Amino acid sequence: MKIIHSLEEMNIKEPIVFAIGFFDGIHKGHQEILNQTKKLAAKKSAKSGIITFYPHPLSVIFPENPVKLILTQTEKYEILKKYNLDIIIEIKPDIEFLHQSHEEFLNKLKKFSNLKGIIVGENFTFGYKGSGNAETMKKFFKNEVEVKKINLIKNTLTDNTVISSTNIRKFIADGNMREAMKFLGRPYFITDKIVHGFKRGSELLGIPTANLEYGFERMLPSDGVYATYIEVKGNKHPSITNIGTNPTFNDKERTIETFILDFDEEIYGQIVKLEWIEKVRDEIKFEKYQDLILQIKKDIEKAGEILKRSNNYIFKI
Ligand SMILES: Cc1cc2nc3c(=O)[nH]c(=O)nc-3n(C[C@H](O)[C@H](O)[C@H](O)COP(=O)(O)O)c2cc1C
Ligand SMILES: Nc1ncnc2c1ncn2[C@@H]1O[C@H](COP(=O)(O)OP(=O)(O)O)[C@@H](O)[C@H]1O
Repeated sequence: MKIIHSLEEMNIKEPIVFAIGFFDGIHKGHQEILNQTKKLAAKKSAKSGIITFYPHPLSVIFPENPVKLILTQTEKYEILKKYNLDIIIEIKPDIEFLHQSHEEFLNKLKKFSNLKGIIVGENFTFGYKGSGNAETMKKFFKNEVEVKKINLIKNTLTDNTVISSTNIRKFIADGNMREAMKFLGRPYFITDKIVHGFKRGSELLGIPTANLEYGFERMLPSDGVYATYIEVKGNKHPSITNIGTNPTFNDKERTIETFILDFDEEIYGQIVKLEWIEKVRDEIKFEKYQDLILQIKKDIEKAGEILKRSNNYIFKI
């Protein structure tokens, strides 16, 4: 899976089929687009690839209010690996790119004489003020390139809500991990490094908590306590995670801290994968840290039960 950063760098000479989109979350709708891309590529004996963007176009237009992402770039590419795409074109959109007309963008694509197919979602738009969409593409390419529009997939399991990155971000922000899981087709996860905290976990509370270092672009769940799984050095363990500002200790920073059940190892510097299964409760300010200890012990028991009950959904990235 080769990653390049402009259409001009593309040097694949064989026939090729592209999916185009931002694909934040690679949720069930995106998964359908990627599967259809592979299928169309096979039908046309073509290579397969995606044209995607980073940063998010809306973050370029509104830099003061950047889109918080479900997946970091690294996580997105880890998931994409399993689709065995031949090439990823990751365009860095600047204002000039975003202000081009949809015809200008299509003319650039037309330069690839080996382009055989394009797959986009029903809500995909491109060009200045989103004037281009799947229909514009179909008209532009006529019969030269097969343009396929994938209809939005709805969550038939519950209320037919459209599966979209925006809806998933809302679920995560509300701590509704079960709904996020249904839309993503896997638990919401983060992959980050274990860093040092204040050492209160082992020294004061007797409950060590591994702190995950996260980036500013990451979409975060609402503050509170969650039943989670953590993958450390390739092994998956039940765990319980608190995200918040530790009001009991008047901390300033928002931290993500995980107590790993039946585990006793030093893991500073490790890159871990944390899967969020279900919210247990909101974060509370305790008057005495001794009360926090008692509550955490109850939380650990509850998380253990939740994880035992839930299907142990193993998802390897
Ligand atoms: C299961 C669990 C629940 C927690 N709940 C709260 C809480 O409700 N309020 C709070 O102030 N801190 C809570 N914490 C965070 C602790 O305050 C934090 O883990 C402790 O201060 C250790 O920090 P350190 O790793 O920086 O040493 C919780 C931690 C865990 C593991
Ligand atoms: N069961 C466990 N859960 C979480 N971390 C553990 C566990 N056992 C050992 N550790 C280690 O202890 C560290 C957390 O201890 P803690 O006193 O809270 O320190 P810090 O404040 O630096 O996070 C983790 O980063 C990890 O290296």
